[in-house]
Amino acid sequence: MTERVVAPSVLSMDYSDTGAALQMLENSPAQWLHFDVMDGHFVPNLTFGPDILKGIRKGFSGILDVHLMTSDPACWVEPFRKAGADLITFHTEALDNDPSAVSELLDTIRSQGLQAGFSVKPGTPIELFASCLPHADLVLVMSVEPGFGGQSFMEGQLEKVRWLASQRAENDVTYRIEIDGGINGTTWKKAVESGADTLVAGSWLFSGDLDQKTAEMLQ
Ligand SMILES: O=C(CO)[C@@H](O)[C@H](O)COP(=O)(O)O
Ligand SMILES: [Fe+2]
Repeated sequence: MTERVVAPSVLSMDYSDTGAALQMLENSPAQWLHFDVMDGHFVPNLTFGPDILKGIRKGFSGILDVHLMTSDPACWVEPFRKAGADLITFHTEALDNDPSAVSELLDTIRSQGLQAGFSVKPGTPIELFASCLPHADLVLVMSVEPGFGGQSFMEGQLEKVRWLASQRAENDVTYRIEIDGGINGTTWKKAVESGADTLVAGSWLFSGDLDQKTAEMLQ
C-alpha cells in the first residue's frame, strides 16, 4: 500500500509572517507542501512564481509539490526545477486534453529528474488518460474548480479516485492518487476510503490545530 501523505496548501499560509509559518510546517507531521501556481489566465486568480518557491525551499526540507494551473505548463518546468521543486503536476486541459501531449510532458518532467503528475478539472473525464498512467508518478483529482481555496468538496469527483485506484490495482502502475479541494475533517475520510493516498488541504488545515489534524489524517 502507498504511504499516506498530507500536503498543506501554501495558498492558505499566513504571509504576514512567512518565516514562522514555514517553521510551523517544517516541524509539523506533514511530509509535503503543496504549491499552487496560478497564472491569471488558466484560472481567474494569480499566485506565486519560482522565486517564491526558491525562498520556501530554504525553509522546508520535505517534498515540494507544485500544482501548475497555467496555460503553458511546459515553459514552467525548468524554472520550477531550478527553484527546488520535487514534483510538478500540470492540467490536461492546458494541453487540449490530448493524451499524447500529456504523456510527452510527463516524460519531459521525469527526464529533468523530477516526479511528474497530471490533473483534471471536475468536468474532465479521467478515463481519457488511461494511456498516460504509466508515465505518471501522481494523478491529481480536483474536487473543486481550480482557482481558489475555501470551496466546498465535490463528492462526485470521488468516482475518479475509485477509477484510478482500480486501474492501479489491475495494471503495472504505481502513481499516487492525490485529491485537492474542500478537504476537511469529514471529506478526507471519504477520499481515503475511495482510494486517495495524498491529501491536499488548505483553508481547513490552516484554520487551527494543523499538527493535530495532520496527525489524524496520517493515522
Ligand atoms: O488548487 C487548489 C485550488 O485551485 C487547492 O490546492 C486549494 O488551495 C485547496 O484549498 P482548500 O480547498 O483546501 O481550502
Ligand atoms: Fe492545488
